[in-house]
Amino acid sequence: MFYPQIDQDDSLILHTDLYEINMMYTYFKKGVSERNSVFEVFFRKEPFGNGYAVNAGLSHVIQYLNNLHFKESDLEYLKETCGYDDEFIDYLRNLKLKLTIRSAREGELVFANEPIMQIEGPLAQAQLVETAILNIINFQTLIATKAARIKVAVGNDGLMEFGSRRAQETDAAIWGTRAAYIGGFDATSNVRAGKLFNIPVAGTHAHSLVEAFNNEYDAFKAYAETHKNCVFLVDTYDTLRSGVPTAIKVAKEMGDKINFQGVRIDSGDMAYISKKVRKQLDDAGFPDAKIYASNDLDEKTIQNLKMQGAKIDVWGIGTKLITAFDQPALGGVYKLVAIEDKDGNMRDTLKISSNAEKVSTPGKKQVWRIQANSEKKNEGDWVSRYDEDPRKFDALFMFHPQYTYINKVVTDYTARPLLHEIFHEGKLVYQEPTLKETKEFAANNLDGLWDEYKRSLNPQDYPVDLSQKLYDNKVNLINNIRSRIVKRGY
Ligand SMILES: Nc1ncnc2c1ncn2[C@@H]1O[C@H](COP(=O)(O)OP(=O)(O)OP(=O)(O)O)[C@@H](O)[C@H]1O
Ligand SMILES: O=P(O)(O)OC[C@H]1O[C@H](OP(=O)(O)OP(=O)(O)O)[C@H](O)[C@@H]1O
Ligand SMILES: O=C(O)c1cccnc1
Repeated sequence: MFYPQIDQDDSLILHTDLYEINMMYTYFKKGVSERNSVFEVFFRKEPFGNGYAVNAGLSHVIQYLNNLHFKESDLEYLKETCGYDDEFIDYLRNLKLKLTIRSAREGELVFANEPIMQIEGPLAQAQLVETAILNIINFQTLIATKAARIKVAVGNDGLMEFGSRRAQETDAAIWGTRAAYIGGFDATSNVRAGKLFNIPVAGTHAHSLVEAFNNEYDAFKAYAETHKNCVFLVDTYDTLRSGVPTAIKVAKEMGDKINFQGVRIDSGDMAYISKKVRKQLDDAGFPDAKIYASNDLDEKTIQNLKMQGAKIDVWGIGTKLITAFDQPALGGVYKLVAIEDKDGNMRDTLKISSNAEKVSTPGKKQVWRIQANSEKKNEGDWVSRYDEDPRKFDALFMFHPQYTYINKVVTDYTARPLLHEIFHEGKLVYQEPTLKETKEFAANNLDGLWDEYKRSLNPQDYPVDLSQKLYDNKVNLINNIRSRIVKRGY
């Protein structure tokens, strides 16, 4: 039996690509597995053509790292399948997390080409955790960003997450729901996500209820007699001729015995129908009853429906949110930026590419959010060497990392570091905020962005600039590597 084994295997330690363990083996055999290393996570382009991304996934990463140990069955499997020797298997058995992890908080707005997480510590350990960290951050940041785009489209309307039936399996449904909540959704239909994460749960009913009772009156009445809060799904047969009039009839009959919250429409021309439904509800004396809409909605359809004057108060979004329909993956990467050499000194590392934007930036870094004190809006992010602190300067020179002639001097600013220590040498030192606080944090962060970066279509590029020291170090390292290759050929 295969499934029960999956259920019992709650550790994600083998949730890694084989090549990570193969590299660990080489590091171990060559005596460099404990050398200090620094890896950083970043992505090269904001998803969906958006001007920013909403960072999410840290909570799951913490859970993963807190539970990181090889079980005997894992070791047996590695020994039998990959043929690792006893010495290495023993090393894995005794492996204790010693990594120091720094990360942007969940709900932080993050941008292309800046580190959003930094993993420092023994080379072999930092290598092992690459796959799971990328898996978690890439998915959750993607969904939180999609959710934020949808939130911008709906404004102050209600926003419900309906995606579980269409998500890429169960984990994606619940972690995706959590990310959607951070990005701006108000509630979820997934009861387990509600229980696990304390997200408000909400729901209406399906067409099957109407079909089961064979007519709308009996179905709505039965539902009303068994529930206080009622939203009736009115499009099973004929929304305007039968669904809404029947919902109104039942609401009137039940009076104060129920809280008639409104009706849901799930098909047809939502602009035309919602306007007619609004009139029917108002004329019947239910001006506060809300119109819920669902059916393959996303931010583009919502914007268009609003343009058409649709009278929709609450939006239920499933498939296109939870599957990140128009961009199924965020391309976050995990790159080595510094490594201890045999003399115990840290050496910055670099990956060169013929594409200028793909040349990594060497060295352990910090990211600073620079906000103008006058307007309380961000001037951009300033990526520095880890030991630089722009809070000590009176003026900050900010320049584009490729087109250095695009530059400015900023004075009277506040600089806030984005990377916070989460684990210190394997020990969790970060007190996680509540999910509600994280959601509020995300919403407040958006207030710091000029509208030019927030629009969903063709937003301006947000400045992610390098400090002079970081830039000079990068240029020097590129030149050194190039001249070494010319001289030595490798
Ligand atoms: N007025 C409108 N303007 C733009 N898009 C709309 C409008 N009304 C509905 N839509 C969207 O158009 C798509 C229509 O989907 P579809 O062709 O499946 O029609 P349907 O009415 O849902 O039919 P079915 O009864 O099979 O569910 C959905 O994504 C829906 O959200
Ligand atoms: O359209 P989405 O954004 O994915 O939102 C979720 C969908 O799931 C339900 O439809 P489904 O046909 O599965 O069931 P039902 O209509 O029978 O309730 C619901 O009515 C939504 O249309
Ligand atoms: O509660 C609802 O209306 C609902 C829940 C899941 C999917 N579609 C609709």
